[in-house]
Amino acid sequence: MTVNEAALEIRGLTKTFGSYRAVDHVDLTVRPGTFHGIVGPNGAGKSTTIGMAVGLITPDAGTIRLLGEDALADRARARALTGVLPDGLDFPERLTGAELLHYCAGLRGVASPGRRIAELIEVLGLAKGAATPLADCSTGTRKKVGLAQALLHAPRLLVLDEPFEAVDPVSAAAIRRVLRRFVAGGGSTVLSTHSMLLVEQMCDDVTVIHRGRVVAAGTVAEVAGEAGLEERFVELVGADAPGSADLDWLIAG
Ligand SMILES: Nc1ncnc2c1ncn2[C@@H]1O[C@H](COP(=O)(O)OP(=O)(O)OP(=O)(O)O)[C@@H](O)[C@H]1O
Repeated sequence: MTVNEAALEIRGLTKTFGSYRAVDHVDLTVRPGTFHGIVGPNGAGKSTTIGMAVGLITPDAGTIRLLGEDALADRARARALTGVLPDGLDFPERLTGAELLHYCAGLRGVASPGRRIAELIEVLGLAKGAATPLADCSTGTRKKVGLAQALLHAPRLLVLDEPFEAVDPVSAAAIRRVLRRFVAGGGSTVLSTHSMLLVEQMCDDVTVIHRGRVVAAGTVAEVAGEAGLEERFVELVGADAPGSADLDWLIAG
């Protein structure tokens, strides 16, 4: 990898489910050492794009380069370079958070993971969650355990699907601190979110996806323009805004 090699470079990525093209020739470049937000309305194709980028979904067409290496050609290497918080966390539910982390460390070949796991549990405020079977953990706690497992093997690229969904503000601040530490150390982070505020606060760059296509991309300042990101987003994707039925049957009396 050269110094300015993109952390993630996606070109022409395409996926069709049946006759529905969920992702349509998406290009996306994540600069090294940056936060990159992916935003778009429900069903836009964000999770499918992320799923392909990390090897969970096989693309129909397109290329994916991770730190300069062909991720589709060498899946094992791509997995080693990447930490993933997927959409929907399918855990072995009877394990505690700590047991899961030890199990993942084994799968990832992390030797003597005790200190890493203890530190992740501490910084993410997971002391109670780590001792509780995952089936009994709250959604936010599960999200934090998912983030801890994504970080455990010290990846170079983190790919996070809705990392702050269902997370309380104190935990969100802890997650932000951990992510900033990761990026300050040279890592790169891609996150999909519905929060324009979060993108404005955290991200360097943003890609807006609508109906499977990139409709805007650049630095957050470039894409947001004078109007601000929320307003710009509505301009870009607003044609799909819900209707305005009267709902008069909801009014009492
Ligand atoms: N396995 C699948 N089979 C069929 N259709 C799928 C499959 N996965 C996703 N889709 C469809 O592809 C489209 C894009 O879905 P995707 O989950 O990528 O959207 P998203 O932008 O992540 O949405 P959200 O913000 O609601 O999570 C949707 O219309 C979805 O129904």
